[in-house]
Amino acid sequence: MSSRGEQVEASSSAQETGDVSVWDIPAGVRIKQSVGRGRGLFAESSFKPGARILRTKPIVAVNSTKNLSTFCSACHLAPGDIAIARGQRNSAITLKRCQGCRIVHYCSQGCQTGDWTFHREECRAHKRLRVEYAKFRPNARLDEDLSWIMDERFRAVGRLCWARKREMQNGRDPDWWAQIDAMESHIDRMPQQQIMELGQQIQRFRQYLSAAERDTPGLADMEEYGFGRSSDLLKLFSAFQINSFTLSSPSLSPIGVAMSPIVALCNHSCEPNAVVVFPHGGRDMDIVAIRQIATGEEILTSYIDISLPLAERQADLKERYGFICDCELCQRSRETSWVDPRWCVYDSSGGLKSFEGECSDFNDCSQSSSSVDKHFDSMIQQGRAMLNEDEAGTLDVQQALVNFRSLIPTLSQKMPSSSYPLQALLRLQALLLSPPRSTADRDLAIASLSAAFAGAEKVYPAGHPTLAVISAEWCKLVAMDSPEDTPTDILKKLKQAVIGLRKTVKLNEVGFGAGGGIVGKEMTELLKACEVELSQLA
Ligand SMILES: C[S@@+](CC[C@H](N)C(=O)[O-])C[C@H]1O[C@@H](n2cnc3c(N)ncnc32)[C@H](O)[C@@H]1O
Repeated sequence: MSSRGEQVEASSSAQETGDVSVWDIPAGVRIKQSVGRGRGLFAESSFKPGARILRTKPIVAVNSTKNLSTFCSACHLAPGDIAIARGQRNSAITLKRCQGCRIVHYCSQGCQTGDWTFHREECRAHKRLRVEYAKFRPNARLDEDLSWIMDERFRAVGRLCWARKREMQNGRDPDWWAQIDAMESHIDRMPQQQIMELGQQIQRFRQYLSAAERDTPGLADMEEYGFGRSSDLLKLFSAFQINSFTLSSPSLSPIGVAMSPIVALCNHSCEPNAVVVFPHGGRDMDIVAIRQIATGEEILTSYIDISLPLAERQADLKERYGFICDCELCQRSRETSWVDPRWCVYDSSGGLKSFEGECSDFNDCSQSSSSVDKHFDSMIQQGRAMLNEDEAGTLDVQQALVNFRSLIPTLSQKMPSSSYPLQALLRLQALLLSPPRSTADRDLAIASLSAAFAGAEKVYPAGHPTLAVISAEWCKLVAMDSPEDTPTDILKKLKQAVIGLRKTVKLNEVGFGAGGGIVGKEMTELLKACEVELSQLA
């Protein structure tokens, strides 16, 4: 949480960029005004694909509620990844629960001790709120019912507020707070309705803060936390919404939220030249170049999933970040002559045409044209609903696997695997089938991932880490033996696995930077094991 407070000489662009002296700017990048986008991060030297542009520690990172018991709250890794990172693949690592709040979990004494500075008040607050909740719900199973816990956004801001208050007891705001203060906020243009909703949530948040101090939580006095006006807290939450990142596992699963003011200076493009990743867990976040970046070029990352079609990308960006993207991909996608692989179907001659059947406005899908194939439309809607349920953690896995058996073949007949939502559904099917319980399940998962990878190659830039992750998932399944495999099958699959793994190791080196992170380490080890096995069989 501390800032090294490196003072950067104020340049002539200081007026445009704000007070640049607050930023802890690493070598290789500089802050400059970006036309139409506010401040941005620019390359001071050139970067090759796979080069790490910067590594920093998030100023705060927390797991989402559903990941509090499955990922360590300090290193933000799951047991399987911890075992790979420690080189103990076959040892069973268990997470231990904090005995105070009985909510957060840690993988080691070191992680627990290291996190205590940030968890101390949070621990007390949870302990007291648990007691309060139990008074109203005496029958609640409090270790399973986590509905009384603040969501990750509030827990993250809570950690920041407590840390600020602690340091302010020394008489002044901590240095790192100046970076938070300098982050862009959209409070001035937030609709009244949203301000009112946020205001209500903030009341609950103040009770949460005060629970760290009092047995009967009231409303925390925000002046004690350095907030002079009530709008200051609204501004902080608006800034957090715009500037925070999805905390992801080394294989890109979303697991929580993280914030780094310097990384947040990157502006967005749907055709990014760099990515933000956590290749070794949530302690460090890296910006990695995924294509050649020239000196002076702006470093652009993507805030959203770039495999989504134009309408959905624009809706996500508008809702959360308040801007309309005008990047080259969005411009191309608006041209009627261009067929976007994300949103197309087969034409009668087997070629591709833009998909115009379903409504193009994702927020109002009652607008479907009358001439469309209603059955196909409903399949697309069903697929989208399943993706949303998966994201919300409400998907019925068994039912989904049954539905996929008709849904995926129907969609595949009409659209290529690059098209939305087929690509995402293919990946989800493979994920739900893993680890496979039968040879048939394994083979279906392999086929789904092959199709998903072919589609992903058309919608992600060549060095994107998503390609590395899909490829890694495929390799793990191909390298897996089944009792039904004949010796010929085993040999054939091993050869396929070795070819796939060599490619995957390279993809990881670009998408996650040198070494490829934990996924890269796992793939390198698997490659060695498969090569040895192959040499013994050959
Ligand atoms: C995480 S901040 C990026 C840094 C920001 N430009 C600043 O000055 O602090 C995100 C905000 O930057 C602006 N922004 C980022 N990418 C943009 C783009 N491609 N077009 C327009 N505005 C963009 C939007 O206001 C967005 O909410």
